[in-house]
Amino acid sequence: MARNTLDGPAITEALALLEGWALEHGATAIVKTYKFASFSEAFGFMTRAALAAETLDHHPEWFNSYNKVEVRLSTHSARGLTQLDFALAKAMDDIVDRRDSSRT
Ligand SMILES: C[C@H](O)[C@H](O)[C@H]1CNC2=NC(N)=NC(=O)C2=N1
Repeated sequence: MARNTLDGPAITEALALLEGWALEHGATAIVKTYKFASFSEAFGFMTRAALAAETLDHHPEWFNSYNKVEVRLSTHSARGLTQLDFALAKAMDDIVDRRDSSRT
C-alpha cells in the first residue's frame, strides 16, 4: 500500500469513512480512545490489533490504562498520514465490531 502522504482533502475523505477518529493538531496523525468493559477486554483488543499491525507492517502508538486504549496512528517514514494509517484504523474498528457482534 502507498506510503505517500495524503493531502488535506484526501484526509477529510478518509476520516469521514471512520467513526470516532479525530485529526491531531498539525494533521500528521489520527487519534481515537477505545473504552472496554475490563482490562482483559482492552488487552484482548490490543493483542488482535497487534496481529493486524504485523500483517499490515504498520504499527500503532498507543497507551493503555486499565480498560482504556488511546491510539495514535501516523506513518513515521512519511512524517504524516498515509493510506496505511486509515487501513489500520479500519482494522482496529473491525476488531471491536466483531467482538460486539459475537456477544449477542
Ligand atoms: C521496515 C518496516 O516496513 C517499517 O519500519 C515500518 C514498520 N511500521 C511502521 N509503522 C508506522 N506507524 N510507521 C512507519 O513508518 C512504519 N514503518
